[in-house]
Amino acid sequence: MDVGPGHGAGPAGGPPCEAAAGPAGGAGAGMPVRPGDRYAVEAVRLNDDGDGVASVGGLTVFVPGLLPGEQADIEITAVERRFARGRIVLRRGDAQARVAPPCAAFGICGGCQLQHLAYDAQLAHKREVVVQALRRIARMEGVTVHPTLGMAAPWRYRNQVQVPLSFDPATRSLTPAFFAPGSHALVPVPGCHLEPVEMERTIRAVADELTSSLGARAARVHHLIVRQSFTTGAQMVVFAAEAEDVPLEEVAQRVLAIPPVVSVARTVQPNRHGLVWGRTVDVLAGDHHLTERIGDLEFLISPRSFFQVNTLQARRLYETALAYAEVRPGDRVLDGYCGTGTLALMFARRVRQVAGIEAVAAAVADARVNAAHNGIDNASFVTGQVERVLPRWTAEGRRFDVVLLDPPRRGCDRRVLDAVLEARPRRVVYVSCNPATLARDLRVLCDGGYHVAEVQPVDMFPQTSHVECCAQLIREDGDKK
Ligand SMILES: C[S@@+](CC[C@H](N)C(=O)[O-])C[C@H]1O[C@@H](n2cnc3c(N)ncnc32)[C@H](O)[C@@H]1O
Repeated sequence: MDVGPGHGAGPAGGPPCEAAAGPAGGAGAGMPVRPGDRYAVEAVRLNDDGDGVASVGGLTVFVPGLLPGEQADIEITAVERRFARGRIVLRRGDAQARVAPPCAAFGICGGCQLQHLAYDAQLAHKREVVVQALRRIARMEGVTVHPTLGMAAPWRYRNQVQVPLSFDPATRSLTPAFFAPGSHALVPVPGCHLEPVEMERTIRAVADELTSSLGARAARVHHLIVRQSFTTGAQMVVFAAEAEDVPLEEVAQRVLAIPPVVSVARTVQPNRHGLVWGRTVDVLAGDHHLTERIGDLEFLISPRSFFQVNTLQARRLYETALAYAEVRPGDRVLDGYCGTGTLALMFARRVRQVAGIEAVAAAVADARVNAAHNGIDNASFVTGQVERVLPRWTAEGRRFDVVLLDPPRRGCDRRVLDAVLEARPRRVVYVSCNPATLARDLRVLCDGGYHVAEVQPVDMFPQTSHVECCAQLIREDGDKK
């Protein structure tokens, strides 16, 4: 049932819009909020996921698509213990920061959360997420959090995409698609505004090539992974097939003829609704890697190598880390969670020694290849968990002047932070993709003798709610050992 005009958009926590929603006095009078109830609300801010935050009788309600200052009639879709979720039934007016999302799939595909928000407002929101996490979780007031470093052109920045393929048995054709939220249903999509146009073109051309070469057997290729070098423009295409017997060798040769593809590979993953990558990857045609430049370094990227998805902003993030580390030529630097060694190698030419620790053996192999490729011989990499390796090293008396931490979303294990405090580096530079775990870990380091000098958010993922930032920590007792 639609909430028609005449119901009036009340202030935050206004009365239910429907008579059926309960007695006068609304949810605030002790009435439980139930799925299906309708209320008039106003969003007061955005939460970390980019949803509007409203209130119904004191209960927080998250409403995707509603911007601060906007009023709407909403329907409750789920009720949790301490909050509820709602969907907009009728929005009344636009916030000044509202813009028209260019993508027809926005709000359905789930990949982007902020396309409806002007880019400068996205940047301000991301900075605020960091400030609030420091305040609420780290109990830190007044830390210098700089304005978020944004992109001049915040679209088509991804250097890698994974696209599910939908097979239409009627036309026997493959189409690029996305998964409808919370289901395995595939929704065909003409393209994605976060991928370069050349990538969009290649994805369509490869889907057509699979269709014409394989007929009904094309249905057994469930994903395409496409990577593009922002330095050379060259592309790599990886087919994710259900089984090894899908005959992809000849198709690979034809895909290699589609410019700017220079490499075609295959991975076999029988579970088409779960994972994309299988255990192995075979290069079927062309080169075994792409090359990408960041600063004065060249990186070889093989099909499975980890590489930050936004090449232009990765450079700015790494340059911030370099500036915050304030390294000296004689320094020994630790790169915890080093991935394929990008940060470690950026540091290597400026210091005496860099040691990287990374859990994934293939990433460590890439890091070593890239060190050799760039003629760097003072960087070493070990496979292992930072929480196991670093405490052992510090117990053995190994010390670092600068420690870089760039953990996954869950942040650092407590053993890592304790070992860092034991190693007493002059500077700690913490790169984080999750302000909440960053704040938690900064509190531990500050209780152990450091202070947060400044934090720089860098927008690695425009149009999405993801927040990346880099924090500089300085040891309180300066350079004294
Ligand atoms: C956010 S990425 C950072 C990669 C790298 N700094 C870069 O910018 O390319 C985090 C990395 O930590 C690794 N990792 C996750 N848990 C780990 C652990 N407990 N010990 C060591 N490495 C871990 C992941 O495999 C991943 O490569």
